[in-house]
Amino acid sequence: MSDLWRRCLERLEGELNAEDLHTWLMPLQARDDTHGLRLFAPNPYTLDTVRERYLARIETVISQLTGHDLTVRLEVGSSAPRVAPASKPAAAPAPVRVEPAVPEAPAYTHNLDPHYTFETFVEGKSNQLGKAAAMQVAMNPGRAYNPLLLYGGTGLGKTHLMHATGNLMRERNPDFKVLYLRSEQFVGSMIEALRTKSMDEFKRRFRSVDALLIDDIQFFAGKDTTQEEFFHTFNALFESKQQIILTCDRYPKEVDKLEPRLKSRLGWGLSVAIEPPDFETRAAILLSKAHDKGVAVGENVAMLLAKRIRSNVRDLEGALNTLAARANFYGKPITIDFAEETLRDLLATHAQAVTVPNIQKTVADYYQVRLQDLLSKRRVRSLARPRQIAMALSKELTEHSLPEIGEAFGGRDHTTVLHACRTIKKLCETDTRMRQDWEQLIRILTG
Ligand SMILES: Nc1ncnc2c1ncn2[C@@H]1O[C@H](COP(=O)(O)OP(=O)(O)OP(=O)(O)O)[C@@H](O)[C@H]1O
Repeated sequence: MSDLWRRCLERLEGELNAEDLHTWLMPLQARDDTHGLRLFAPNPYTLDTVRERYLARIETVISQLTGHDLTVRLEVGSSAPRVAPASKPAAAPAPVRVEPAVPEAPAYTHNLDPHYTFETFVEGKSNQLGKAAAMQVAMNPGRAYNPLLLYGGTGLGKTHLMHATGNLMRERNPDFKVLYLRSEQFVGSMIEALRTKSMDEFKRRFRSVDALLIDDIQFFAGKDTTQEEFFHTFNALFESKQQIILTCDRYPKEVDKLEPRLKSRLGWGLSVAIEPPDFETRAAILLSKAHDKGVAVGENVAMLLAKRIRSNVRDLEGALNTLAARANFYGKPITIDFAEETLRDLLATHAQAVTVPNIQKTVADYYQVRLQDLLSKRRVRSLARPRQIAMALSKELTEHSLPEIGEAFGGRDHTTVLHACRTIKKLCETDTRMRQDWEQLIRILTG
């Protein structure tokens, strides 16, 4: 059965990058079992990650390889059968440690995706600053802005920009050593280094690069050892003018359980928000993606999708992929009717996508106040008015009741929400500025 795991790894080697494979799957030990395959993770953290990210795929590959639906059981421990305490270690059967079917990851891999370049990145108002800053950094690494931190919601192009920066740095100077990692990989490598007592090697590896790119650092929250180590890596890189580029799903000061000294370091360079793209940019991204993938999509279809799918670019791209696959399968062109028919369920989900949290975030961004302040009990006017608008929008655009809305705004009474709705309605009738804000917010929220 260990042979089965080896074959599974070989298959996955073609799908995953070397770093992921090395960090998460190679440390697993495998053992045959009457019901299927048992995989042993070296620690609970690896177990959780494998379960969350790879288990479903492993199960599919195993059933493809065997032709049966075998169970894959994941647990923490070692594949070596338990040995009675009295027996001599030498008498114990050797652990069935599966030898890696793939070569060890080379000492240096940049992990950059060559498709994510500035050329394939569509610029719009929402990402203009981020793109300009990233290009500056690529042209002048370690000196323009250090660190460069790109933050914003999911699927808005932060990773794309980060790779584009790394790719341009390498294009300008092929000897320039760039290392891209997701935060989980940094944590995984560190745990592995602690386990194998190779922290020196770990430190050397991260400090020997010219540019270190770490994605989604909100993942460091609450992981004290990781933050400590990252803090030292950061200082070492910063002092020798090596470039650091980071992304985060929100402004790092708002990430709970991120150490204050780390937050302060992150503020040393430039932090740029990547906002959700507006309608025109969404349509342009879609046409550009379709062009790159060789999918024939007309402007009318691009506009339909861009209008209806406002959440993020990843969802937009997912819709395009679905359309392309179906059109290919049925041998049909992608017309408006075909798109509406094929994506009916998806488009319906997005039509209902205006939620109270969505409204709260949009209003906070619009008035440039912090989300937590908007939801707080503070009564200063600069917060009270945006809060009332967010409440009134929640009533206008969602099906929630007044008490439910009150609850979502830090447990307020339904009469407070009612008062907010009446106040805003009246203001919209008398105050042009307020009416413009209201209409603009509705446009942003409903596309
Ligand atoms: N302006 C853009 N031009 C072209 N493609 C874009 C743009 N913005 C996003 N994309 C595409 O959308 C997809 C998701 O983007 P990306 O992975 O960079 O998001 P992200 O902000 O890093 O999200 P997460 O925080 O979830 O990792 C990618 O395929 C990316 O190429």
